[in-house]
Order: sequence, then C-alpha cells, then structure tokens
Amino acid sequence: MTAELIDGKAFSVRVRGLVGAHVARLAAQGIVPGLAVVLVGEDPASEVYVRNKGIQTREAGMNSWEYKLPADTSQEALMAQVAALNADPAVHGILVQLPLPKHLDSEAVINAIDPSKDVDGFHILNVGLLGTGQKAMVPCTPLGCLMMLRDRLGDLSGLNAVVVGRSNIVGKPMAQLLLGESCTVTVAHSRTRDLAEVCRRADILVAAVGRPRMIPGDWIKPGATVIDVGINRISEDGRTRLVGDVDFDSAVQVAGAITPVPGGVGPMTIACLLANTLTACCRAHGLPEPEGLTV
Ligand SMILES: Nc1nc(=O)c2c([nH]1)NC[C@@H]1CN(c3ccc(C(=O)N[C@@H](CCC(=O)O)C(=O)O)cc3)C=[N+]21
Repeated sequence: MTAELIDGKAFSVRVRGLVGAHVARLAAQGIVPGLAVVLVGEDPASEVYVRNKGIQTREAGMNSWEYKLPADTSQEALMAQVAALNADPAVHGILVQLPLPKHLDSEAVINAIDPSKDVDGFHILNVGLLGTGQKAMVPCTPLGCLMMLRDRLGDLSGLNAVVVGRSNIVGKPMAQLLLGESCTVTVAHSRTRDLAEVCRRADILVAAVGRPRMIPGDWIKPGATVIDVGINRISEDGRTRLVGDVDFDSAVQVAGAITPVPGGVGPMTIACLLANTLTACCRAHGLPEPEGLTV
C-alpha cells in the first residue's frame, strides 16, 4: 500500500484564495488588512521566508510591511518598534521573526505585542485562551495541520493523536487543538520511553521535533494519517535538500496519508498567517469573521 499525499501546497492555494476573496469584499468598505513583519539580524533562511510572506500577503490584497533591524538591536529599540506597530491602526497583524539573537528577551517581546494583533498566537493571553477553549489567535503551523486533518478525516473525535515534540510554537498548541477536537492526545518527546511503541498507537501522528528522518515507517500504524512538521536542511550526495522529521520513503509504504516535505505543512503555515491577519482585521472592525479559516 502506498499512502495518499496530502498536498499542502495545493491546499494553501485554496486557503489563500478564500482569504483573497474575503479581502476583496473588505476593500469595498475601504478596509485593507495589514501585516507587519519584524526581522532582527541576517539569517539567509529567515530572509527567504520573510520575502515569501511579503509576496503572498500582497497577492492576497493585503498591506505588508517589513522592518529589518540590525543584529545588535537593543531590547529597548525592539520594544519601541513593537509599541509603534501596536499603536498603528493600519497594522492588524504583527509577527516578530523567531529565533531572535541571543542577547534579546524573546518572551518579553512577544508578550509586548497587542494580543489582538498577535497573528503568531504566541502571546501568553492567546496561549491561555486556546488552552481553555476560548476564542484565540491560533498559531499558524498547528492551525494549518488541523485544517489538513479535518479535510481528510472529517470528525476527529475519539481518534488517538500522538504529537512528537513539545515546543511552544508547534507541539503544545497542536495538542490543545487536537484535544479541542476530542482526540485522545499523547505528547511525546525526546525523553519518552519506547517512542516507537507510542507512535504505533497513533491514528494521527504529528512529528514536530526538528530531527531529520527520525520517525521510520515501522513506527507508524498501518493507515495512519501522518503530518510532518519538520523542515530540516541537510546535505546529502554533495547537495543540500529539505527533509522532514519522518523518513518519508519508508513511511509512505505504511501510512494512509502523509504530508510531503517540502510542499506540506510549510506552505499552509504561511496561508494561515494570512488567514489570521484577516481574522484580526475583521475583529478589529467588529465585522463577521471569515468562515473556514478559524477554529
Ligand atoms: N514568529 C515566527 N513565526 C513563524 O511562523 C516562523 C518564525 N517566526 N520563524 C521561522 C519559522 C519557519 N517558518 C516557515 C514557514 C513556511 C515555510 C515553507 O513554506 N517552506 C516550504 C519550503 C521552502 C524552501 O524551499 O525553503 C515548504 O515546506 O514547502 C518554511 C518555514 C515559519 N516560521
């Protein structure tokens, strides 16, 4: 058996189409959603990612601003930049690209963002709202994963979901979303005993550990739905390539469906960033929220 491919790239085109259509309706009322991205320092991978976000934001009809600050930016200067964006009514979404240089306190920066503009969903208020089942800004990567899972499986209730990885940006919010869907959720990580056996129980396996090809096919329950969040740049046969946290070639023989890397979760993350910016704009103006783009 060969797993069905979950085409995140095609799905993201659909999501961005829905966002664009809603943005066009807002334009008729003179409202344009706007996203500000703050990048501190020069990381080639981050710059590519920020550029792609800018392009896709404008393609959806929204405003996009990029603030590139030098690597030695002070905490005070970064906090002042965030405060200025908080105060700007044209800015509906603020994203501070992570990780920040080591001398900066990223928790303080994130918690200084106006929670209603926190399109990453990383502010403690949004984390708490999500954890208590209240309306929140939901982190983009887990939101994209949930959209793909619902699209493929419909009702998720009662399914065994295993999330491998316990980061604040993916593992923990993913577990909260799956709990909200009434899955039986296990959060596993590098210290988990007999990780293989834990993974084999999963009807839904979400891999978000950041270790290239860590999960082989024989850890996967036949027919399971596998979401591979990992984007690992490795060099192999003298060239660099992207691979996931799942060993795709063996997993595809066992799983029922699987996301590829690239072309899986990554494009959905950006699409959900646009969706969150639109949602934040609608909330700011007291307008109805887009359907199918929030949880
Ligand atoms: N505050 C903050 N929020 C983020 O959401 C955030 C961040 N910081 N820091 C960096 C990571 C990384 N990230 C990616 C999103 C999409 C792709 C993506 O679309 N990847 C393509 C491949 C791109 C390529 O070829 O390099 C794919 O998977 O198909 C990659 C990486 C968001 N991040």
